[in-house]
Amino acid sequence: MSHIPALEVENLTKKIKRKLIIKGVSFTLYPGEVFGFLGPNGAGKTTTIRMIVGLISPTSGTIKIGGKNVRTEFTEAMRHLGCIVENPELYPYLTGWENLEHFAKMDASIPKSRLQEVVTLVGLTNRIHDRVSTYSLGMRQRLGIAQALLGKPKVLILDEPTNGLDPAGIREMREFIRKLAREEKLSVLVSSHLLGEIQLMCDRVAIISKGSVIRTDSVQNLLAEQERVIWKAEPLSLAKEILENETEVQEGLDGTLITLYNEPLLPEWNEKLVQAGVKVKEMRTQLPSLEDLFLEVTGGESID
Ligand SMILES: Nc1ncnc2c1ncn2[C@@H]1O[C@H](COP(=O)(O)OP(=O)(O)OP(=O)(O)O)[C@@H](O)[C@H]1O
Repeated sequence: MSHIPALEVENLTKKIKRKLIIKGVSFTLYPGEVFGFLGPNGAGKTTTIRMIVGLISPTSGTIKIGGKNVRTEFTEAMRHLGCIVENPELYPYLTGWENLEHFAKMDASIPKSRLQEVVTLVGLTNRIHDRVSTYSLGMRQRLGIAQALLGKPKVLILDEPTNGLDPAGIREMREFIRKLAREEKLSVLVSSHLLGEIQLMCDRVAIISKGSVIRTDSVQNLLAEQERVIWKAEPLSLAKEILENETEVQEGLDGTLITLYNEPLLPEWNEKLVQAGVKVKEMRTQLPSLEDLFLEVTGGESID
């Protein structure tokens, strides 16, 4: 992975009607990575994205796209950006191809050959000469992405890209986004309030809550940090008593005990149990769901 950032957001704030909605958000996207912007409804994802794409201006802070400052080098910055913020604007009575031709006409720097390239990229070759009114929602989304890719951007921004898609459509979109990042070296910023989706699609994630980014890390690191150990032991109450002297213990619903994963101390805990006459029948590690993790890092704010 190259380390020249494709998108840099630094200390971004936004005040709306004297209220601070975005409170100093920073994050960086590198080429070829899918970056998740995760937070519950109202956390500030859309407002942040609207500033990045230049629809509203920040109160303070800096945004650079492909190294170009959105405030001072707007046109150059936008040249590196493709985005679909709300639904893609498409003409239903034109074919997919005619839609692309229409948008390509608005930008003289797009060569005719690029149309076929983006159609292939989004996998719409077989249906591109059909009217958009006959397309499924997933196909419309992909045509929208094809349009966003016409100018060969470095960064693609997708606000809740799987909204409204059925499970098969969601899976297809997820794989498609990963493929774009890999094959085109495109950085993709995906906003979502769906944890499972971010987990499966993104390399890294920023967790946003009440206008602030509270954590940024790889999905893997975030999960590993909260790894738990599940204990099956008899008698359970004695095992609980002994473990509680060492660490925080929760009782599982199925007669198990749950502690956080603490590798260097695990054999010691196990030995203490055995010495006290507890039979340790099973000891296994488990990754938390991203949902548990979210509750943990936000200190209890849930996500739908
Ligand atoms: N124009 C506005 N006037 C007043 N408040 C606003 C305005 N725009 C956004 N907000 C408030 O800012 C907060 C963040 O909204 P935003 O839409 O960015 O959140 P979000 O994370 O994208 O959630 P959603 O997924 O629901 O869009 C919300 O509390 C919202 O009510």
